[in-house]
Amino acid sequence: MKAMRFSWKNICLPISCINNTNQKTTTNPSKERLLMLSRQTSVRSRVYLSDFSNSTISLNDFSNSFLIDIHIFTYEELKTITQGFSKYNYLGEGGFGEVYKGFLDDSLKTGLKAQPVAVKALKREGGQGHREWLAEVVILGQLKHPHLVNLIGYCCEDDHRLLVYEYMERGNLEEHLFQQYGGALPWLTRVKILLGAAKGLEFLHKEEKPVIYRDFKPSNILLSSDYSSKLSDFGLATDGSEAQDSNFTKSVMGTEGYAAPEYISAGHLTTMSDVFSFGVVLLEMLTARKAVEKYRSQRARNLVEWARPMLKDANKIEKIIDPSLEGRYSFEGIKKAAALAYQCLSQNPKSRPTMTTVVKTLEPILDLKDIQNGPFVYIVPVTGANEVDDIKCKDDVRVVKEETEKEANVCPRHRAGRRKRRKHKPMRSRAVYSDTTLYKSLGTSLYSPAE
Ligand SMILES: Nc1ncnc2c1ncn2[C@@H]1O[C@H](COP(=O)(O)OP(=O)(O)OP(=O)(O)O)[C@@H](O)[C@H]1O
Repeated sequence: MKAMRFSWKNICLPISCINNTNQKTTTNPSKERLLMLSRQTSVRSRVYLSDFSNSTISLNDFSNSFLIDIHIFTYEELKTITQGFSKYNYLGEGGFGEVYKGFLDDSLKTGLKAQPVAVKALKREGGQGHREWLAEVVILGQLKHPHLVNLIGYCCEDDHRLLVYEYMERGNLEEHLFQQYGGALPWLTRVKILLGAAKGLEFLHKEEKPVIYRDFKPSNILLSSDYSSKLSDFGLATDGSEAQDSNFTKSVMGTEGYAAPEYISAGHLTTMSDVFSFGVVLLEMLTARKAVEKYRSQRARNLVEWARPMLKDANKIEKIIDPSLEGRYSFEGIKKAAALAYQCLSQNPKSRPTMTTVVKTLEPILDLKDIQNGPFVYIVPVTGANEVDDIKCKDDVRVVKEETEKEANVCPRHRAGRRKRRKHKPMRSRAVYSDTTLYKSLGTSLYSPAE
């Protein structure tokens, strides 16, 4: 089915997006609707995406009454903090749009905490883009957790749609796992990252109406300086309120190689779809191979098909483990992780563990330290007072530490890596396609013109 496209003008824009939104506007908020919604939300815990599609609430009312600590920025303000979206601040590009580093402080707005931020600018096109932007604001604006990236604010002005997040010093997991510019990630660091991401998913799934993340993959797992992980990119997430919408249920979206088989073949989306995707990332962490590697033989192209049969055989596991780990791991821990991956990747969603079980299984693996330990060199980014300078010459000053906390010199390999990160990345398609029943259709009537 061919994707339908809408222009910005066609889609239902909240009143506050049409006006300049430097201030939260107080003009014409629909008091009745707001009252009705707050009555409803006193019995339920949050506002859902569907409240926007059936016009129960406007973004303006929502941000005045329901958002937790979210700032509304003008386009000019975000231009200023990113130095005019300068190439020196460029962090990368994904399906949503380009991302730039910026720096906030109270010279921009009183009360703003001084901190580096990542500013994501939506490419100006269509209803699906707006749906993704709105999903981020609605979900991350209301749900706060140590393992979800913190949404600091947004801009919704004329055609501009931007999001402002806390800045994550080490970028995303994909760069660390597959580009390995800081050396191979040690096994226990991988477990720590997986555990954090698992806790993020567990939190989403435990909501009264579970949030299904729908796009779990390494590029959506961001890392802080101490390798604590946070989920980002909630554009495809659904808060459970859209389940009855036919346009939503017939859309199959995500990234090739990570989506669960029942979702691909029948559009059947549950929290267990996220568990399957988690299994794929766990397998990637074990093997340092990507979910899909098109250059490989037919048999080995799809990681799950190739590796899953070997996960239960102790003799075969070591053959598929990332060779760059050079045996520096607890085999006991590896076996447990492999068995967990096997379960998560079950064809039958009912046979997969919940994310709570995943967390409980991973936690003790962190204690299995019987590793032949070599020094792991990692880089502590310089933050704080010199942050603005750091934006301009962020690759020039780095402090290197060993895991033993010994200080050492700047790591040239890492510097090269940071440069690499700034390079313009090719666009990656977000839609999943297959030869059979898989297709992408845009969320249409949800965001169709207001009557
Ligand atoms: N909060 C953040 N802090 C630091 N870097 C970030 C942040 N958010 C995104 N980035 C970086 O910006 C780049 C683009 O990220 P984005 O999330 O838009 O796309 P992606 O996840 O790489 O791809 P896709 O859209 O296909 O999932 C990546 O290099 C990512 O690491």
